[in-house]
Formats: sequence, structure tokens, C-alpha cells
Amino acid sequence: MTETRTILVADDDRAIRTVLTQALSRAGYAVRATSSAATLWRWVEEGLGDLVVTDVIMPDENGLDLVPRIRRVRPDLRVVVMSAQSTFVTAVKAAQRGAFEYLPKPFDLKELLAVVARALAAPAVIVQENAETDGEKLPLIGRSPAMQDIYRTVARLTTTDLTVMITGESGTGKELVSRALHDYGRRRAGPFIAINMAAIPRELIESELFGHERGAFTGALARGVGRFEQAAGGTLFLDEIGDMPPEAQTRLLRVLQEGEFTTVGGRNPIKANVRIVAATHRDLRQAIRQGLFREDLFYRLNVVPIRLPPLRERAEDISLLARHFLERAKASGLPGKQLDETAVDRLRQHSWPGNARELENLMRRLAALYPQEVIGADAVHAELMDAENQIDEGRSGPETLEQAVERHLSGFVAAQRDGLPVRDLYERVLAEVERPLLRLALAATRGNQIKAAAMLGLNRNTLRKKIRELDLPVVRGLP
Ligand SMILES: Nc1ncnc2c1ncn2[C@@H]1O[C@H](COP(=O)(O)OP(=O)(O)OP(=O)(O)O)[C@@H](O)[C@H]1O
Repeated sequence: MTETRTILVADDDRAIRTVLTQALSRAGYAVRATSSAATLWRWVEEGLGDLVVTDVIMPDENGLDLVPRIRRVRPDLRVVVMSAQSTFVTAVKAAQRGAFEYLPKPFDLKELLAVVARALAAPAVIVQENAETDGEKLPLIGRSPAMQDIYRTVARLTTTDLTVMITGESGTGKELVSRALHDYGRRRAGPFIAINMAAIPRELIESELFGHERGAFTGALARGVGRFEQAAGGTLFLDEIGDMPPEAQTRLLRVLQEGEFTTVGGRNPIKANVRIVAATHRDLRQAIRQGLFREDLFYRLNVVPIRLPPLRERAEDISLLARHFLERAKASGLPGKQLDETAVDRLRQHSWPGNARELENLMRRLAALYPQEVIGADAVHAELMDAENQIDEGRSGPETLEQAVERHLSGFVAAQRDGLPVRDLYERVLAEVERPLLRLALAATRGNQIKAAAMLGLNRNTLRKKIRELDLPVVRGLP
């Protein structure tokens, strides 16, 4: 029989102690629970317990302050921190002080039990205490579960130098997250250097990244220092990595493999000393299938992926963010404004294709243009409509597929509003797109399913299955 493990629980809320004690006992652990940090500390000093689960705010001491002390006297004793103050800074502090895991309250018991099991099973590693970042100013706003997951990941990453790949639509905060990784990470004393692949002429990207020797190309009058060298000791943020030209991709891959680089026109290898954070709004897997992005480079960069959800998937963050942006606008010299509840409701109805950046711009406009101190739904609505009209007018060139689909679907949804309930809409709409797509691919390859599958980037069996499901005619050699 395996020995019973003992969990030490500290929380000043009796209800939480009861629930945790019951759940952990039922799962086969012995439990000791207390409401005070002092008692927890005494147990730890006496050598009791195999794991600590502690709250942050307790009447006599902050649970986070206990973590480094616990780790000093009992480095093997893992600590799980729970907190209702579920902010980015709490998550980072818990990670930096050596907590094994951080659980934002409320959490579900299954999650807690999984964390407890993991903590007890994890091999004993001595977590180095990391120097602390100070300040409570929050770099990232949002309390949605999706953001909590991101805080936890970012917090854990601040104690490592692992390469990170951030994906997300434009304006979701990719640059902000990369800055937080740097500002709260081990390299924060070093530089943070950003380079945007989409903003630099393709032929200059290699020399921008790696530097060049004098005379390496026409116009290279002096030696140029590249971003890799500038970022030494710090973080290099490769923005819009999906837009990197193929030659630069090959060169970057070599740097990641070998840990050193040479300047354009140079011979002597220079040791790379950067933490790389890459970001993209593109679907890189699709770019790989299209032969536009190197798969081997992708795997080198995608060591820890972070996906930033679009704002419409975390509507509960909109009001916090909006108020945060109004504060920022005020700090930059614009008049201070409040939003009333109707304004917040109207904000929640919008789909935010430009994500947090769009919300930030809207808040700045409201602060600058409206005289009243309290902003209501009317002002928000008027500004949203105005921005939409401007986009429509400014739209040049042919309509994109996405726009066409959206136009079509909004008409469809509006027509159904008072009619019968809509069913299976997702399947039906996808079939509408899939059918012409497959038909065209088959026509273009004269019914050759191998070629059509390659063209579509689909597996041959998947294509065959889809042809059957969509009831498409199979014709060979035509037209
Ligand atoms: N969670 C957040 N909390 C506070 N501010 C945010 C948050 N997310 C985004 N912002 C703000 O929104 C703006 C856009 O964010 P950012 O530039 O990081 O987006 P991005 O994903 O890098 O965009 P792009 O892909 O267009 O470069 C910035 O001013 C940023 O400070």
C-alpha cells in the first residue's frame, strides 16, 4: 500500500477549507487545514505535509510572502497558490517566488485535484528563486478564463528563456504580451528589440536582423549592427514572422540550430544571446502547406505557443479594458470620462474585428470628441457606426471572400430572425463554401483527385470522404 500523502491547506475562508478538506480526503489524501499563515508556517517548520495549498490574503500574513520562506527551509515541498485577486501580477509573483502552480479563484475541484496530483508526482527540482519585479501596475488587463490561462503561461515563462510563438488576430495584444515576457522575465535588465518583418523591404531583412559588413552590398558604406546584436542579453521580438522571406528563414533556422550567426558579408560567427519571441496573425500551418514557411523553422519557434483569443471571445473583458483605455487617454492629457451601463452593453454587442486596438481607439475618440462626462450607449453607437462607414468608404479594390460571405450571411440571418428556428447553420454554411471549392479544384485538375487533394492541401482520403458527403459528381478528364 502506498503511504498517505498529507496536504496542508491554508485559507481564512471556512467554506473553502471545508470544501477542500472534503474533496482532498475523498481523493485519498490526509488534510490539515488552518486559517492562519502562522500555523501553516509552524507545520512546515515541523516537517509536516507533502504539499501546501495556500490562499494569498490571510489575516496575519500574505501567502505569497510565505512561498520563498517555505522553499528555503523545505525545497522539496511544493506550494500551490490560490487567489481571488486573479491578476497578471499575482500569477507572475507566484511563479517568481517558486510556487508550483497558481490557481485563480474560483476554480473547479477537478482542476485542483489534477494540480495536486501533478505537484506530488513532479520530480524534485530545485526552483531557483528569481529576482522580483516590482510594481503593481498591470501590463495586461482582463479577468476572463482565457486571459487567466495566458497569465499563467506567461508567468511560468518569465522564469525561463524558452522561445515563444504568439498567435492572434491583429490588435489582440501580441506585442504587449511579448513585452510582458521581457519586462517580468529573467532578461529584463537587457534590451527589448522588436522587428516587424512586414514593415521592412524584403531585401533588407537579413541585414537588419544580422547586420552587415562594410561593402557587403551597394549602399553598405559602413558596418551595420543587426537586431540580433542589439538585443544581446535581452529579448528579440520577431513580429509578423509569417512574412519573413525564404532566405531569411533559412538563415534564422541556422542561428537557432547553431546558436551563432554571421553578418551579411561577414565570416566570423557571433554568439547569439537573445530570447526569441515570435508573433504572427497568420495561420502558419497553412503557410507551411503552401510552401511559404519552413516547417523546421516553425517547430524551432513554436516551442511554447500562446494563442491570444480575439476580443469577441472574451466579451467579459470589454468593460475592464474600455475603462482601462479611458484611464490611459486621461493620463495622456485627454478629458476623463465614465461609461454608463448602457454604453458597456452596446460595446459588448460589437464584434471588434480590430480587437483591443479598435477598442482603445474608440475610447480615445469618445474622450476627445464628447463633452459630457458620462458616456452612454448613443455616443458609443454613433462612433461605432461612423467608423464602420469610413471603413466602407475607404474600401478599395474588389470585395474579399470574407466580406462577401459576411454580407451574404448577415442577409440570411436577418431574414430568419422572425421565422422558424435556424438549425445546423454551421454545417450548412461550411457546405456552401466547400462545395464550390472542391468543384473548382476538381475541375482545375480534370477530376484527378490526387492532384486536387494536393492543390487543396487535403489528405486524399479526406477529399474522397468530402466528395461523398457533399454528393459531388466524380468526372474524370473533364472539362
Ligand atoms: N489585455 C490587454 N490589456 C491592456 N491593453 C491591451 C491588452 N491587449 C491589447 N492592449 C492594447 O491594445 C493595443 C494593441 O495591442 P498590440 O499592439 O500588442 O497588438 P498586436 O496583436 O501586437 O497587434 P498587431 O498584430 O496589429 O501588431 C495596444 O495599445 C495594447 O497596449
